Amino acid sequence: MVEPSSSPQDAFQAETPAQKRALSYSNTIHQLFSSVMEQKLPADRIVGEYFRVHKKHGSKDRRVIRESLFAMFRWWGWLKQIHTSEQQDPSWFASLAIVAELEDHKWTQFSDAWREFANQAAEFNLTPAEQELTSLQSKCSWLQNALNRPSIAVNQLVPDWFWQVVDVAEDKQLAVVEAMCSRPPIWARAQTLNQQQLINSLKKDDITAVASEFFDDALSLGHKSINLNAIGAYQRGELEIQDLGSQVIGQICQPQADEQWWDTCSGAGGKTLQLRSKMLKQNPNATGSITSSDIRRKPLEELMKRAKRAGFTGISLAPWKSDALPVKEAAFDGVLVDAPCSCTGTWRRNPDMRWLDDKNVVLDKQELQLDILSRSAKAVKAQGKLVYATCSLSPIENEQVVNAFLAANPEFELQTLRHPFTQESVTMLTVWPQDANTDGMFVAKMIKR
Ligand SMILES: C[S@@+](CC[C@H](N)C(=O)[O-])C[C@H]1O[C@@H](n2cnc3c(N)ncnc32)[C@H](O)[C@@H]1O
Repeated sequence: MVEPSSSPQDAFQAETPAQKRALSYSNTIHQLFSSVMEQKLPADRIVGEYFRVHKKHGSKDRRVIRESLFAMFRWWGWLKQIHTSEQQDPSWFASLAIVAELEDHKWTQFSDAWREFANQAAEFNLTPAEQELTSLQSKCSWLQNALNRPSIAVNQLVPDWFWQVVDVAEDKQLAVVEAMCSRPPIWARAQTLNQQQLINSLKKDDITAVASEFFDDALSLGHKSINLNAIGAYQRGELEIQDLGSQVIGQICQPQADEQWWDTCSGAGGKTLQLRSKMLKQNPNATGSITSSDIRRKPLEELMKRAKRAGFTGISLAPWKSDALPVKEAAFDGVLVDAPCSCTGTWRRNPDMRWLDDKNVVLDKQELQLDILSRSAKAVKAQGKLVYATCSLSPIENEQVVNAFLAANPEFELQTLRHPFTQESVTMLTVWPQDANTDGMFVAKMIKR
């Protein structure tokens, strides 16, 4: 447990041990929240560093701190209307009590204490919800009443500029926000085993995995955080963590066992490994291969470690060192461009990013995306495939980039795709988080005539 700072102790009379701990947690959460907002660094990173230094926190402390902090960001669009100071004042305690209610946190002795501290100020008179708040609408109504603020509305939970850069009909906005305000499960991909073998293997480590209804190599590991390094299946490369939305990309690529693929923005290789796994599952002696590139060297090293863990050969590196193509022209059956983007599709897992970024995060990458796609396209053979993907939900980074590319490169033609979750026929496929409880993604597949 962290030491409480003197300021909240002085201001609020903590009498019981639970109240004292609640103050101490509040202090830590406030410190972390302020660091994220001031330094504009991802909450995951700030929390990770904090726990590395402050080893005295037990697993329960970590859970209360981490989940309350992330919940603060998830509901910040509402909370920022009441907590306008930078102090641990009653409105901060009210915010802590509110998120515990909205997310049905089970540490009621602490949330009760936060509510009592908040209610020391005349403006608050918070009471627990009378029934469980299951839908986003019920959460919104409860808060409107609890704070006596009828102006609180669902679409405030994402920044205003979000609606300017995504194209969501008004009647679908609720579903988008509802998904954004809940956590998706941890999705894994069966890499060297089949789905059932992996489920059995995980059972030995007391992990209950559930097969995805959509892909025969995908499974959900639920919502509890997992120490991957302690799991045998992970150590042996039998599984990789990969969001189900992200897995759509490899499904759309559909690499054949004898094909040559180039993953132009491979990062640490989430998609490279998926593509290679698909080839090897078709044929353990697959003659095809994957070349992986990135402008950053470190992730490529990580990719090779992951490939080694899985026992995969047939993957080689070709780092981008300049604008020149790091591979041969017209040499690949398939080229995947998983382009750098705003990552708005991953806001469910990183709720802080919606308050740290601004509209420019979506606007300022279009030129780079088109440039990478255009340069990468030179490596596609005749009749070869070119797949463009992002984890953005904005047409500015998605459809507009693909359309600009097609206008300048008429030898490429869009393919019709079946949306794996909704079964719609589309040429530009957006995975919305609410479709199948995933992150958001975009993918389009072109063929070179
Ligand atoms: C969306 S991430 C890739 C994620 C990765 N494909 C995966 O599945 O794990 C985009 C990657 O593009 C890389 N990148 C950024 N600018 C680039 C450029 N100009 N050329 C090539 N790669 C670039 C980034 O370093 C980052 O690793």
